Amino acid sequence: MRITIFGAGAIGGYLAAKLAMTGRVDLSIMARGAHLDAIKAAGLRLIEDGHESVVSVRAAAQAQELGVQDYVVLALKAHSLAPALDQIAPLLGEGTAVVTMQNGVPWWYFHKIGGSLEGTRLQAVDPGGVIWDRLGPDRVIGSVVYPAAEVDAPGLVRHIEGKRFSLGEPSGEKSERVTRLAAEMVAAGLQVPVRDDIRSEIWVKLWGNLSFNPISALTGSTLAAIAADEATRTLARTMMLEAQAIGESLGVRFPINVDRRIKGAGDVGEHKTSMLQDLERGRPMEIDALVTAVQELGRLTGQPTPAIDNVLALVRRLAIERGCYLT
Ligand SMILES: NC(=O)C1=CN([C@@H]2O[C@H](COP(=O)(O)OP(=O)(O)OC[C@H]3O[C@@H](n4cnc5c(N)ncnc54)[C@H](OP(=O)(O)O)[C@@H]3O)[C@@H](O)[C@H]2O)C=CC1
Ligand SMILES: CC(C)(CO)C(=O)C(=O)O
Repeated sequence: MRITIFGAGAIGGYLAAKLAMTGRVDLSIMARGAHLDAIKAAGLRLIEDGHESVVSVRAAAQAQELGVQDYVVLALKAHSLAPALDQIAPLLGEGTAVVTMQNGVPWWYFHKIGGSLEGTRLQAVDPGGVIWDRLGPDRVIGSVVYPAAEVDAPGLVRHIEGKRFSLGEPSGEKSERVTRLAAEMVAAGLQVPVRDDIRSEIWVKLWGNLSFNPISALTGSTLAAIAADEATRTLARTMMLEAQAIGESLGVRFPINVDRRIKGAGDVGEHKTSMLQDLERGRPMEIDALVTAVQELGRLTGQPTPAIDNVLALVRRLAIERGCYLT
C-alpha cells in the first residue's frame, strides 16, 4: 500500500512516524524547508510517552519523486491546501484516495450529502471551488483528528496526547479503501473508528474550535480559563448554540449537549488553542475553516449568526494586523 503524507508537521509527522514504525506500508512524506532537510539528514524523530524514536522515512519536496499513490493524506493547515494543489497533482492516479486531516469545515462538505445543497462549494475554505475541481471529491475520505502534537524543532515531533483518528466516507459507506486504511493505522497503534456519519463528528469537534479558538486568540486565554470565566463561557456557549442550529438544519445529530462540550473543552486544562499558538508564533491562523465557513453555512441555511459574526470580525481584524491572515 503506497501512502504519502503531504505536510508532515505536527499531525502528519506523528502519523508518519507511527505508520513507518510498523514497516507494513510503502510510506513517503512531503515536507519542506529546514524540517525536510532535518528528516533527510537524520530521520523523523518522535517523542511519545517520554520516549524518543527515530524512523527512517522517504521524504521529498517534489511529488514527481514519489509518483502515484494509493492514499494521499493531507495533513496541511486548511489554508495551505489550495497553494499546494500543483504539488499534490503528481501523486494522484485514477484510484488514489485523499484523506483530509484538517480541523474545521471541510471543502467537500456538500459532496454526497443529498438534498438541495448537494455539490455546493464553500467559498471560505475553497475560494472559486479550485480544490473541488482539482482534487475531485470522489477521492475523499473524511477524518476527525483528536491527537495533539507539536513540532518542537525541525525533524522533531512531540506527541502530547490522544491516539484517535476517526475516518469516514462522505457517503457513509464502509468502503474497502477506508477499512484497509483504518486497519493499517490500527496496526500502528492508533484508534481508528470508521464512521457512517463523519459529518456529525466533524461538528462536535468544530463546536469547540469555532468558539474557543477565536476567543483564546482574542484574549490570550487557555481553554480552562475561557470555560471558568462566566462571560467568556457564555460567549462561547452563544456561538455554539448558533452553530448547533446550523448543523441541525443540515441534518447533523449532536450526541451531547452544549454544556457537556464546554466542560470537555475546559477539562483539557491550561492549554493554548492552536489558533492562539499560531498568533503567538506569527503564523497564519485557521480562521476561515473554523469560523468563516460556519458563518457561510449560516447564510446558506438562513440561520442567524450574530455572535459568530462579531467574534469573527474581531479575530480576523487581529490576524490581519499581526500578519497572520492569509487571503
Ligand atoms: N497540532 C495539533 O495538535 C492538531 C492539529 N489539528 C489539525 O490538523 C491540521 C494540521 O495541523 P498541524 O499538524 O498542527 O500543522 P503543522 O503546521 O504542524 O503541519 C503542517 C505542515 O505542512 C507543511 N506544508 C504546508 N504547505 C506545504 C507544501 N506546499 N509543501 C510541503 N509542506 C507543506 C508545513 O510546513 P511549514 O511549517 O513550512 O508551513 C507544516 O510542516 C490542521 O488543520 C489542524 O487544525 C487537529 C487536531 C490537533
Ligand atoms: C484544543 C482544541 C480542542 C481547542 O478547541 C483544538 O482542537 C485546537 O486547539 O485547535
